[in-house]
Amino acid sequence: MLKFAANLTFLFADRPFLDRFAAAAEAGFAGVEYLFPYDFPAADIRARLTAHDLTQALFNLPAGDWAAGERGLAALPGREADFRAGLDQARRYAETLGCTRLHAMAGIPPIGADPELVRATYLANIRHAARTLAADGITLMIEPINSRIDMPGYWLDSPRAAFALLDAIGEANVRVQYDLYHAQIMEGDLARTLEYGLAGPVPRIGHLQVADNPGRGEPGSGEIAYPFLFAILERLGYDGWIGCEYKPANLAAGTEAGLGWFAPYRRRAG
Ligand SMILES: O=C(O)C(=O)[C@H](O)CO
Ligand SMILES: [Mg+2]
Repeated sequence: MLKFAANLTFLFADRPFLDRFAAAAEAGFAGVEYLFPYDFPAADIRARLTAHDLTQALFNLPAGDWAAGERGLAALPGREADFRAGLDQARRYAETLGCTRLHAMAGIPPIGADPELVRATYLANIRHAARTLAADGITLMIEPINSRIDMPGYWLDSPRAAFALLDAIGEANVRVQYDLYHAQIMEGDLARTLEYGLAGPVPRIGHLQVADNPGRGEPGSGEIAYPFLFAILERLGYDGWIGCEYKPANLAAGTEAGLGWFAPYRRRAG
C-alpha cells in the first residue's frame, strides 16, 4: 500500500496552518510534510500530529530569507554559519516531531560566484549535516528543483546531477528527494529513473513528491502518467513516503475537490 503525505504548505492552504493537520487526516492522508515549521512551537505541531494519528514525513532546514528570494543555504559560500545554525534548529524540531527525513535546499548562488567554490561549499555543508544527523537516525535529502520555471538559478536542478552528487558526498544517510514534477521539466524518463533510484544496486531515492506538469496541479491534471508510475512503485514495493506537493487547481472549491485521483490510495478509518 503506497503511503501519501499531504504537503501542508501547498494543500488545505485555505485555513490556518495548524488546522491543516485535521483536514489532511480527514481526507485520508497518513502523513504530512511542509516546507518549514519554524513559525510555530514544535510542541503545538506535535500535538496536532498525535491528535490526528499523522506521521511527520519530512520538512526543510531553514532556507535563508525566503521573502528576499533566498532558496537555501547549502551552496552559498560565506553562509556556513547560518547553515549550521539552521541545522541545529531543524534537529530540535525533528526530535519533537519524530521526523526522520530532512531536506537541505542548495540555494541560488550569487551571479559570478566561483563554480568550484560553490561546489566545495555545498559538499562540505552537506557532509557536515549528514554526519551530524546520522547520530539522530535522520536521512538527509537533496532535491533537484527545476531552474526553468520555478527557481531560476537554483544550483541543484537536475536528477542526474543529484545522483552523481551522492557519490561525491560519500555519506550513507544522504538520498535524493525525487520530485517528479521538477524531474519531468528537467529530464523526463521518470519510470526508468524510479527503477534506477529505488531498485538499482545502490538505493538512491529516499523520498518522492508529486505534482503534474505543466502548472504543478493535481496528479491527472497534466502530462505525467501517474497511475502508471504508482503501479511501478507498488511493484517495486516502495514503502517510503510520497509527498503531495501540488497547487490545487480550484482554490475556491478547496483541496478536497481535487482529490479524486487519491481515492484508491486514501487511508481508511479503522
Ligand atoms: O519546491 C519543492 O519542490 C520542494 O520540495 C522544496 O521543499 C522547496 O520548496
Ligand atoms: Mg519538491
